[in-house]
Amino acid sequence: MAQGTALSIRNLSKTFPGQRALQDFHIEVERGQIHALVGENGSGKSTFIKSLSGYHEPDPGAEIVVSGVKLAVPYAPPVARKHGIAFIHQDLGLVADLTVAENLALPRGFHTNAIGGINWRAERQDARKLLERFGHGEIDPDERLGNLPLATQTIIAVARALADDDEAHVIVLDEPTASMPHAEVERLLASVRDIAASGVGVIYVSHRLEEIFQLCDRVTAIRDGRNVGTHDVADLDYDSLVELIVGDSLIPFDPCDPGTVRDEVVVKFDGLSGGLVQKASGEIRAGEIVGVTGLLGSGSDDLGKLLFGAIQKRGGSLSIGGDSTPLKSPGHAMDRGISYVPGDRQREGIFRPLSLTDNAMLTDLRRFFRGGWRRRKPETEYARDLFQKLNVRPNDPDRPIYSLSGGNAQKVVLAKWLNLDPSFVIFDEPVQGIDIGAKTEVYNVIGRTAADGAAVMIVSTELDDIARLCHRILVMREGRVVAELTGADKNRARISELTY
Ligand SMILES: Nc1ncnc2c1ncn2[C@@H]1O[C@H](COP(=O)(O)OP(=O)(O)OP(=O)(O)O)[C@@H](O)[C@H]1O
Repeated sequence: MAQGTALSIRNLSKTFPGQRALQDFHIEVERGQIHALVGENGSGKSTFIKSLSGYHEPDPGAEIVVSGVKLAVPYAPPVARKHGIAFIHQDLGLVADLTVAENLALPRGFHTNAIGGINWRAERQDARKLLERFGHGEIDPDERLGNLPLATQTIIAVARALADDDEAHVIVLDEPTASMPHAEVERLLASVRDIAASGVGVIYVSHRLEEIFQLCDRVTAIRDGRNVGTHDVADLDYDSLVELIVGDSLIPFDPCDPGTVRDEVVVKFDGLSGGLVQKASGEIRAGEIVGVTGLLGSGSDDLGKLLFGAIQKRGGSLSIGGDSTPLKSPGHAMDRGISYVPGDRQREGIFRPLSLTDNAMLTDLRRFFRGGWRRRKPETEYARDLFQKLNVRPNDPDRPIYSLSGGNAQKVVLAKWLNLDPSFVIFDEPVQGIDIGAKTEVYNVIGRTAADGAAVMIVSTELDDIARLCHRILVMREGRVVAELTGADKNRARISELTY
């Protein structure tokens, strides 16, 4: 394996109008090393990645050296690629409707035959060779990409990014497991280990701290755009890593309060089927938080969507607030006081050009309409207050949402749905991509939503968290609710055992 320093960065700063997102940031990554980059939402991780890729022009004075070669900064993205720096973003940049081989061929162009048509045999062969090189000869080049699990898609994106580089030096993975089901994560981590073992330096960005301990050799924490410490992972434990990230010891979120559960049953479903859900039964009371969990394909995601009218029911009964009229659509569900906070917020949740206030108030424009006018000032103040409660940073209601970090944009989406004072709220993976500090805030907001009298359902694979946060947990397998856990049974080991 090649030895030495793969990447060395010094004095990297980046100033946006009115905001210094990176300040004298420095990091050094050895070949073969997996180096975690951790930090709260808005700490500067994406800005670092975009500056390294050539997408952002850093402030003058930055020094970037790749395997001993000093790059002339600023540079354009193709220069980073040419020097063997590859990036895997959360949006993998693959096309779901094309086959694996087609996706692999896209960036370099297709092989053509004598009459100018595409030489599919050569494409397939190339794809097979490349996948074998990455230890994944089992992936069928003719398979449609969209049919494959996310971990496999990520592996394909990695293979593609490193394909032409006999001399790949560095690969940056930006939260590759953020929307990946737990069961798939292990496969991806194994692949990342193989890539590092081949001599590439890996920068691994993740909010999932358990992955840092499982996978990484070294870790750098970023806070307010600065490197606040680089350590061997072996020298840290969970608490010291959290302290490094947030700069303080963290106050854990409040566990569920049995006192908030009232007698009134808000949601009742019996023998309910639709999507992957088969004959599920259960109920949720006012003030109660019910967790729903299961592996990918267990039906847990679909149960949330069924109760919001986003999937139509095939059979069984569902009553919400005593009303069993079928839910025709999500709009119909909203009219009946149901909110659904989606898991995939980047795609389903935000309107990029609009301001934070517009994004948050979109579901409730009527609140500040008087006499045909939208009353901006009280609306902005109201929104600011809402963002304050969720610690949205920066709390600047007029700013366009695209200028916020991913995690902070997610908090705005949460604000939007909670603002409706719903009687029943469904949260789909509410802390996905959210940092450890914000997680506490989000969970406490969920706790308060229940304490105010709403029935709450959380679809989540964060087992320790839901064990603490929920009054009850429904475990799903093959479309059915196979167990309902309360009290001492409500723990990670028991839940895990039941999901398989
Ligand atoms: N295009 C931009 N214009 C203005 N400010 C920006 C822009 N992009 C990022 N910022 C600001 O720079 C800071 C760092 O943001 P960045 O996206 O790098 O954070 P992050 O660590 O990647 O967060 P997350 O984990 O939430 O994705 C934030 O305060 C953000 O609002």
